[in-house]
Amino acid sequence: MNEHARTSTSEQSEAYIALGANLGRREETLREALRLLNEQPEIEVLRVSDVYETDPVGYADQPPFLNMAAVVGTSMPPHRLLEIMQTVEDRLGRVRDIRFGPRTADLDLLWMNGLAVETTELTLPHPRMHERFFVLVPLDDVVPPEEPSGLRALVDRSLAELGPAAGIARFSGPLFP
Ligand SMILES: Nc1ncnc2c1ncn2[C@@H]1O[C@H](COP(=O)(O)OP(=O)(O)OP(=O)(O)O)[C@@H](O)[C@H]1O
Ligand SMILES: Nc1nc2c(c(=O)[nH]1)N=C(CO)CN2
Repeated sequence: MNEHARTSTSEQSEAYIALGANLGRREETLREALRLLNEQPEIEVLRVSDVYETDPVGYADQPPFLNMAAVVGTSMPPHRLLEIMQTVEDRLGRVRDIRFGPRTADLDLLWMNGLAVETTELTLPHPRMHERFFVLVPLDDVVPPEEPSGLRALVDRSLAELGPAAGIARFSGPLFP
């Protein structure tokens, strides 16, 4: 593990989260997910992307998703943040059944200060983020040019490697605040 990253997580850090929904009232679900995250005492939603409508990837026989990205400020360690994110999914009615299948709300932790984590519960950076337009295009909205831990370069490189974006269209502006 990168020692600088380890020490900086005990202070305030910026965590990048991907949100998706493809069942029920998708926009309302995303809005509520952001509200539930922000009402946590140790989490502050700092920036959010536009909302994108995206073709399902992985398991095709399901409705289109709405996807977006959020940056939150937190002093929590990443495993604790992931637990909170899973509580939010549960409160929004997520049923964990088909892998890559339909879901009321899906929250993935993408990146936290460039920290590398490899446990059964959590892998960071998110291992599939670099291959997914539905993650990279919203991230592109919220990662500043001077992001200090290398995420800007990862997003730029991944988008360049994937070529022209397909299966994704802007749906609405930011849902928060
Ligand atoms: N970076 C991460 N963000 C979210 N979950 C993670 C992460 N790394 C590992 N996991 C684990 O992955 C498990 C399955 O998550 P989930 O059901 O959301 O997967 P999925 O959304 O179907 O697929 P994908 O992970 O490709 O988006 C979770 O229980 C969680 O412990
Ligand atoms: N377009 C799109 N496809 C998906 C999504 C998602 O959020 N958007 N999430 C998945 C599970 O990780 C699988 N496939």
